[in-house]
Amino acid sequence: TLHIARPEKGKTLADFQNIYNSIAEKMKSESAYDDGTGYGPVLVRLSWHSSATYDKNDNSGGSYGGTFRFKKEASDVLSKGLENATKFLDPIHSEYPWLSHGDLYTLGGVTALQELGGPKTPWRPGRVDTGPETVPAHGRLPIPEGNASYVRNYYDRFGFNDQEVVALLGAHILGKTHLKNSGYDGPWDDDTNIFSNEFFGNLLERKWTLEKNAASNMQYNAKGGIMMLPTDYALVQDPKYLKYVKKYADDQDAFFSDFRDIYVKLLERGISFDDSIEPLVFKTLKEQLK
Ligand code: HEM
Ligand SMILES: CCOC(=O)c1cnc2ccccc2c1N
Repeated sequence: TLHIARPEKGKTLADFQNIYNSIAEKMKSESAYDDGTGYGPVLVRLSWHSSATYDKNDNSGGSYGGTFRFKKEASDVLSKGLENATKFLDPIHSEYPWLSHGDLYTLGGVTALQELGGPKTPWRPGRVDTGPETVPAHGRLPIPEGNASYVRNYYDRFGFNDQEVVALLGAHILGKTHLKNSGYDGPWDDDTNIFSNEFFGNLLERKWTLEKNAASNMQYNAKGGIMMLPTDYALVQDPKYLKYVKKYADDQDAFFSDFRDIYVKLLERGISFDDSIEPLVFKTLKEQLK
């Protein structure tokens, strides 16, 4: 499958900054969502799920076709909860109907990441919506019960190495699990809407107990209501992953720049961008205050 980027005609940085600002303002005005977590984390998760169907073996799936807009894809049980993110973005799509869904879902994640204090993340437009026949079959999303070899094998489908996998999973500093969505519970810690390298410090410094949760799923719990999925905890069970967990726990800047790089790589996986398509770097709302 060939995915050639074709940027929306005549649109400039200013046009896309307007969309960034619409999303960021809406995040601010709807900050009470999910007990005050806000929409940032679920928007980042949507950008990941819309890219997570990629398969390097035939270059199928990924963010290009915006196929998450189809119920066939969005109904995957492992995507439960993301209807909150697509509903949040529907009015943005109505306001900017010229923006493809692939560009909308990825720009939503980049906007959220930057507004939650994450790294400045270059973004390129040009994803083109494809039809329902291009929706990949369910079964391409990861399951939370996996161990380290499951995680390594899963990301091999993207061509990501151990360092990239550990950096990418650092996104789990954001947001929560919800029993009604995934059958996992917590964290009950309040600042899950600030991007940092703390996920790694949690893994290394806390005393973790493997427990059955209210949905009878096994998860790792620590004092203070923080938790880890089995796939999170795998990063300290595997010596090759553990090396990078320590690196990022000790070095915030290294985490921020490595996360930025692998997040961009994820959102653009499988897409051919012409060199004439300049990566755009958006200003945060705070940076635009007069
Ligand atoms: C081994 C791979 C992964 C697994 C098994 C996994 C699994 C999960 C699960 C079970 C949840 C809870 C959903 C809910 O109950 O609402 C979740 C939430 C989340 N995931 Fe992941 N995830 C993975 C990788 C990623 C990646 C690569 C990113 C982003 C780059 C990401 C971003 C998020 C975010 C931001 C949330 C919080 C969403 C919210 O607060 O509503 N995840 N993930
Ligand atoms: C307060 C620090 O939160 C964490 O260490 C943490 C760990 N795993 C997660 C897995 C899925 C979603 C959110 C997660 C999360 N917020």
